[in-house]
Amino acid sequence: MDSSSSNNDGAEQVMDQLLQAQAHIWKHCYRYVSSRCLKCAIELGIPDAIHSHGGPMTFNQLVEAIPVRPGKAHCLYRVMRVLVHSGFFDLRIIKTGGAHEDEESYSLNSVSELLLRDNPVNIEPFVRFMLSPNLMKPLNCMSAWFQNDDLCTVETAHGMKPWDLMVRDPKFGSLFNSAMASDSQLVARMVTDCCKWVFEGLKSLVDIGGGTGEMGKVIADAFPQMEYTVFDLPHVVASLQGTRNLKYVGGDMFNEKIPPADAILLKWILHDWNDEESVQILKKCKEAIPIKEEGGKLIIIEMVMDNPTEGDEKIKETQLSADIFMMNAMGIERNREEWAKLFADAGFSSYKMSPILGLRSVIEVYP
Ligand SMILES: C[S@@+](CC[C@H](N)C(=O)[O-])C[C@H]1O[C@@H](n2cnc3c(N)ncnc32)[C@H](O)[C@@H]1O
Repeated sequence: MDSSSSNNDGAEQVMDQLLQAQAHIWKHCYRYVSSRCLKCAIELGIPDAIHSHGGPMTFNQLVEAIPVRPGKAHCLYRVMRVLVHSGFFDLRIIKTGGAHEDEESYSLNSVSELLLRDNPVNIEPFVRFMLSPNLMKPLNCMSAWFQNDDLCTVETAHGMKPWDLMVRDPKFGSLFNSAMASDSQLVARMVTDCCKWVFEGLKSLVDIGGGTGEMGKVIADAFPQMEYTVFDLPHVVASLQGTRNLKYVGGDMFNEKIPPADAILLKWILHDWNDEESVQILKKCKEAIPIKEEGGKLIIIEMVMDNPTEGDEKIKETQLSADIFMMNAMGIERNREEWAKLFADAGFSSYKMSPILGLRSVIEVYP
């Protein structure tokens, strides 16, 4: 090999590295685009339009079915291209028979089916909440927050803490409650279908921070012998009507006695609070349940962050992002060791983690 060809190889390698580095940075700069396209699709009602059509829908049929100005239709095609690439819709070729008449058409897949308004486990409200401007603004304040005395970026962006924002902006509060309710419907279906054993034998259960009771309604129906209590802040449960075996109790879990029960459910509660506050909540829960031998337990539904060397790459990335999202609202996603420490600090004797809910786990904790 002469020296000029080895110089060229070296220069090509440097160039290749530079281009890869640039592509990596560009990828992350553009990363928010697919979630914005998703938001646009939901706001335009695209999943429902394809569903109502009753089968694969051509681009022209889609444009006719949704509120898009004719002069902008070609831009919608570009948005759909991103959404197909990101796995939200399937693209099919319809054979029309003519020489060059084959047409592209869009159909729903298991992802877009979760965004249909008449799907009982529709998580569209969760997407609307997660991508709402009120939550995007704090993410843009991270570096400012690292340099000021605010408790979280929500405070830097909005001048108040997350729970106060819900109360001060009732529209946002109701968007939050719908988002939680939609997630709960899906999780309730999963737990009653796949892990009934967690609830079997319980005569009473208190769902702390149970929101508007969507989880409760499904579990109380699946276990008619169980007395189910949804305990949440007074303004959340004020106007809600109970059922035969489900009732709502308004209160503050930090300041009021938690109603006694065989078990306490904490779904997506502890990730909102720091360790000290979480131990406080856990201790109050422990006072409300019987000893382990009499069946007392906590049922926690939360993320257990993977050990960085293990696990599915997509799950890991989502969990890491979820943790930063929670950091912006004064919360945290915890790993195994962090959970174990909380339980021990609150005086619990043992726990069992079952990673059966995808990104989240069911954790049973015993006094
Ligand atoms: C992240 S949401 C989870 C709601 C529900 N468990 C779910 O997973 O859909 C947290 C819930 O805790 C409630 N909450 C916040 N502070 C509370 C307090 N001090 N006492 C009782 N509930 C509280 C909120 O109103 C909200 O419904």
